[in-house]
Order: sequence, then structure tokens, then C-alpha cells
Amino acid sequence: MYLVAEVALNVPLYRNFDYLIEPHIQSDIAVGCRVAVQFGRQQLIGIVIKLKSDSEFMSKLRPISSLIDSHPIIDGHLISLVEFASHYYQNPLGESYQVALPNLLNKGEDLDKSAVPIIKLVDQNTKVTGKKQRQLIEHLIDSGSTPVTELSALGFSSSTVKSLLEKSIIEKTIEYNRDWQSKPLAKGDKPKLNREQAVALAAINQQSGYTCYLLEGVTGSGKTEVYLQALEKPLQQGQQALVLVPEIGLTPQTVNRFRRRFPNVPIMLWHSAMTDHERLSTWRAAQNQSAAIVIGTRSSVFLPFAQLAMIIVDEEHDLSFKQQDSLRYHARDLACFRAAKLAIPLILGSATPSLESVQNAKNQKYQLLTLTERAQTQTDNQYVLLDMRGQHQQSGLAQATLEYIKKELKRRKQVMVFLNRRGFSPSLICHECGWLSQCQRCSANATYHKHIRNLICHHCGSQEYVPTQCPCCGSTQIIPAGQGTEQVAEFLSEAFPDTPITRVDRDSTRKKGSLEAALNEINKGEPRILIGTQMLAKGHHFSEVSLVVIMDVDSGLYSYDFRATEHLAQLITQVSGRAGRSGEAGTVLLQTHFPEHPLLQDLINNGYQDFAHYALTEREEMQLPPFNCLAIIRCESHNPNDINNFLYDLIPEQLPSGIQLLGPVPAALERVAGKYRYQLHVQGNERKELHRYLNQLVSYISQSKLATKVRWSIDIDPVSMA
Ligand SMILES: Nc1ncnc2c1ncn2[C@@H]1O[C@H](COP(=O)(O)OP(=O)(O)OP(=O)(O)O)[C@@H](O)[C@H]1O
Ligand SMILES: [Zn+2]
Repeated sequence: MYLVAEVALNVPLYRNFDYLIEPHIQSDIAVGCRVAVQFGRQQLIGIVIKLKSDSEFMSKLRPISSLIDSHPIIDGHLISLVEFASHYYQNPLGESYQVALPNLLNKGEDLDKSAVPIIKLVDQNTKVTGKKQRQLIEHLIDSGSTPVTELSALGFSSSTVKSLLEKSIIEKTIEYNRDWQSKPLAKGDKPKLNREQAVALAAINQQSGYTCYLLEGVTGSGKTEVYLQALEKPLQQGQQALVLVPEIGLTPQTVNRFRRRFPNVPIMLWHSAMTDHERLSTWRAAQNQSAAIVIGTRSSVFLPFAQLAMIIVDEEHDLSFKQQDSLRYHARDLACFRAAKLAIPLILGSATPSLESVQNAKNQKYQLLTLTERAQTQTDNQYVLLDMRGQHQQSGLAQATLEYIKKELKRRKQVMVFLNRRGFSPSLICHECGWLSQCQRCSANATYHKHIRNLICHHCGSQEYVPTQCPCCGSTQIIPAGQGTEQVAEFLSEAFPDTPITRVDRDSTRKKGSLEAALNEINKGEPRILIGTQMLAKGHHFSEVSLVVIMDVDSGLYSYDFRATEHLAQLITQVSGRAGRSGEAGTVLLQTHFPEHPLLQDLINNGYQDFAHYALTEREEMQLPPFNCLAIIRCESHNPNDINNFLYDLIPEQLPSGIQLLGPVPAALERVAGKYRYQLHVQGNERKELHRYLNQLVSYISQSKLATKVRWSIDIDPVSMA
């Protein structure tokens, strides 16, 4: 008989806690149930991870206060996933469950809540007058149906929905059922695959069990089409699939494409803009199989599918798949663990795969499938390296660039200008004494946002008014230094007064539905200049863009981070992929002061694959990941002495062989929000050795008094050195 439950609690301690099982819950309690327990003076909710007949602290144990679930809420597979993640990323188990489970479950919410209704279009013909109502109808024509929980994020208010319901143009139904599993799979129109796509699909369909496929296809080569057709097999068998996408890749266009293709299959979403209730409903739908496909961002890798038969990771190189706090997991790598454990296929797709994945394909850990041709055009984009040395610039744009833009607009095309910096200018400078606007709390500039007349620190968020006089010398000549998207948009609207301009960055898309509205404007296809950051760079299919201008190439060429060149090459390739997507080849113009730089030359002449090949050779020579394994111990505190004491204490007199320590070194931003930040890099030649060493290190730290004076964290396989 089990008398003791071992419980994982969300506390920053590397251990679990034993509680007594009282007789009245003995028959119901099981591994995977939530319990409420007394911890110190607080009531906490935890997960039962083990049942035991004894405990070394038996006489001191407190009883479980209450059993929340009469059945386990997670199965053995999910438990092993969270345990693996906790172990691999050296994060306490209770904290890891906190990340893996939806908020409401962590707070003790009952799992048995009613299902989410969907709305459907039932009458396309009745005319409506309201603009929003018309937009909703258009959206439903595109998507077929949409869960009510997604509507507000799309910018549709409940009153819009209500008026259409009253006119019986749409209906609201609950489709909490698993009918889809027994019905024959309905498929919307689909194109005939080209040869390369067909080869890739055949390879995926041929095998059963676990294989990880790296689908490396140039932008626009029809990777998504391969995913869609690969999904047919599991769906036909009534099995589920998970499609992981980057945070900004989850556009309505993408989702609609899946819904149009599989009209009688329930497809649900998972992303950070959803409310807790919305997320819980997706979680439950994955579990009770009323969702066939979930399209989700990073943390959807933890969803409790009952019949998972395929995982797809789109844009597998994307940095948003790595969580940057608490449990610092990489969703792609956990997807890999999960697929192997379940013996199901995993498809990693990208035009610009991470060097890790390229290397795994070389080692035959992944099976490489390549798409070299664009699906709808035969032509490759043409690159222009624009030498910026000595060029006259206006708001960061060379005269020659403006000529290119003018030419394309005249041909009634769209032009996309990419600059990965929002705001008006990255700082203000005093023209007389050289004072620079800086954040008081960070070792960083404060960005000038002109329309709100504020200086905002993009690291700690602190804001202040723009001074009318220089705080140093009193001069009134304070001018913007450098460019952000706000400035470029302003300048271009003066330079091309007759052309509409759409700016897409985090500032311009704060309002719900505004990104959607901007994308709709762009998709109308009229001549237009688009200016934006990362948000514009990936995944979008704008058919009329014929010229892409990348303004600031140089900042990625020389950086403290050994991954900077990889990220730059990915960015250039991805951004370029937005040009020339229908019919004719597009032009990609790179403004640079280093036109002879080997990276740029290689990339534009030979493509990303070639770049990746040479970049890997370089990594191998320098013994950097993926040729060794890396972890960073980060530490921050108001007091630099405490940091020093803590980090130097970790350096032993003798290191085990195969392990190297580097540092302590200051972080790229040495101070953020008033705190100093330092790092210690731990490198291992072999994964096993590194993990053995880190285990010891973490258990040492968790006992260390010096650790209590600082904030520390450990990052395994970091994607950023910041
Ligand atoms: N075999 C095909 N025949 C005709 N059109 C196709 C084919 N495959 C894909 N397409 C079309 O080509 C366009 C690009 O395809 P898709 O979006 O699947 O490419 P992708 O590789 O996923 O693009 P990106 O890298 O930009 O995400 C889409 O409009 C798609 O419908
Ligand atoms: Zn700051």
C-alpha cells in the first residue's frame, strides 16, 4: 500500500517533497494527479510524480491537504517528457511542470469545463453594411469556421458576432466531438506536387516509426504544401498532429490554409496572445482528441495529445523556439525527444536550417530532403550589394536605393524595406558636446520614439520625456542619431508622397487586429512601400513585392556572438524570400560598407547551403557548437562583488578532462535595469561529460551560500550569447 506521495512543487529547489496519503484518498490518488499541500505557510499545488510505501522523513511528514484530480491529468509519456526536459536543462522539476502545464491547471482549475463553440458561415448572400461584419464574413469564407475564442485576437468584437448571429448569417455550434476520426478525410483543392516535393513526400510516407526529416527548401519552394500532404496519412487514420511555428509565423493566412485543406478536421491554436481559458480549451482538445491538429508556438510541444502521430516544426532555425527564462528548453529538441519516444515522424522545415540541424543531417541523424526550386517561379532573385562607402544618405537610405525604389513603384510593384530596429532613432545625440541619450539603468542607449516624444529603453522598458536641452551642456541642438523604422517610414512618405506606406513593427501593431489589417492592405497588391522589422521578414506571402531593401547588413557582420553570422545569413535569405514570389524574379538590395566580405559574397553567389557548409568548417576549427557542447551560467546582482564571489567560487583548481571554463566575463549588456550581469561559459567535448559536470555544479550551487546573494541561471545549448 502506498502511504507517501512524492510531489513536484513549483519552488526554486532541486528536489521534490514527500507528503502522507490519508486513507480517504488512497484509492483515487495516482501519479499525474494534482494535489494541494501545505508548504511552509503557503498552500501550493503540485503534481504527484511517485507513490511510495515509505519516506526517510516519515515521522515529520504532513498529509496532503486535498486531492484535486480523481484521475491523472497527464500520462506517462508527458511525465517522461517533462522529466527529461527538467534533467537536460538542469531546471527544478516543479518549476518545469509550471512551464509545461497551462496556467489554469497550475492554479488548480477543474479540468472538466465545457468545450469551446465555433462559428460558421451559413449564409453568404445576404448583404451587410458594417465594415467589421463584412470583414468577418470574408474571414469565414477564407477559413470555413473559427472557434469563438480566436475572434477577439483577430479584431472582431462580440457585438459584430452578435449582429451576424441575429441575422442568421453565421451560426454558433459546439463541435466537441471526435467524429473527424471516423469520417473519411475531406481535402480541399491541392496542387500537383513537383518532382522534388513528390520525392520528399514519398520518403516521409514510406517509413513508419521515428525518423527526423530535415526538409531544406528555398523560400517559396512549397514546404508547407509538403507538410499538408504529409498530414493526410495520420489524419486518415484518425490520428493527431502538432505543427510548431515561430511566434510571428502564426498568421491567420497560415491557419486558414490548413483549415481550407482539411475542412472537416478540427484545427486548434496555441499561442501567447490567447487567454488562459482559451489555452486550457486547446489543451483539453489535444487530450480528448477533439482537436486533430494543433498549430502552436514553442510551449505547444508540451500539449497532452492522446494520439500524436506526427510533429512538424516549421522554420526550425527560428530563435523563438528557445525559451529564455525558467526552463530554458528548445522546442525543436524536445519535439525530437517526443517523436523518438513515441516512434513517430518529425519534420523540421526551413529555407535556412540551423547549423546544428545541418550537421545532424550530415551525420545522418536526420534524413535530408531538399527542395531547390521555387514552386511558382523558375527564376532566382537577383542580389545587389550596394557599396555604402562615401555615399550620401538620407535617413539611412542611399540615393541609389531610392532610385531602385522609384523604378519599382513606377512599374506598380511593391517594395519592402527591412530594418530590424523600431523607434525613430536608436539614440539622440547633442550636436555640440556629443552627449548621447542613455538608459539610466542599463548599459544601453535609450531609443527615441518621435510620435510620443519619449525616450524608451528597449531593454528595461523605462521611459522619459525627450529633454529640450542637453543635460550636459545645455545646448538645444539635440538630434537623432541613426535610424529606426519610424524615421524611415516618415522619410519615405515625404520622398514618395503618392505611395501608401505600411509600417509593421511591434509599435505599429500593438492594437489587436492591426497586424491583420496591415497584412490585408498589403495583400490588395497595389503599389506600396512596406517597412518593417523581423515581423515582416518571415513566412509572409506577398505576391507583389518585387524589391527588398535590407538597410543595415553590417551590424551582423562583426559581433561578439559567434552565431551572429549564421543569424545574419538566415535573415538575409528569409527577407530575400519575400521578393519575386509570383512569376518574375525579384531584386534584393543589400546596403553595406563591406561589399567584399566573404560571407556576403558566398551567400549571394552560392546560397545558404554553401554558406552553411563553410560556416560549419569554421565552427569545427574553432571547436564551437555543434562540434562541442556549451552551457552558460548567468549571474546578476546590484552588487558586482557578490557576482564575483559567486562565479569565482565555481572555478575548481582542477577540471575534469574534456571540460573547459571560460570567464567570468561581462554580458554583452553589462548592466540592465540597474543590475550587473556576468557569465561563465562551460564547454564540453562530449554531451555526456558536460552533463555529468553540470549536475555536480548545479548541486554545488544549490548548497552554496554565495548563490543566495545573486540571481543565477543556467542555459544549456544557448542560442544567444547575450
Ligand atoms: N506543387 C505546387 N504547384 C503549384 N503551386 C505550389 C506547389 N507547391 C506550392 N505551391 C504554391 O507556392 C507558394 C509557396 O508555397 P509554400 O508556401 O508551401 O512554400 P514554403 O516553402 O512553405 O514558403 P516559405 O519558405 O516562404 O515559408 C504557395 O502559394 C503555394 O500554394
Ligand atoms: Zn534600461
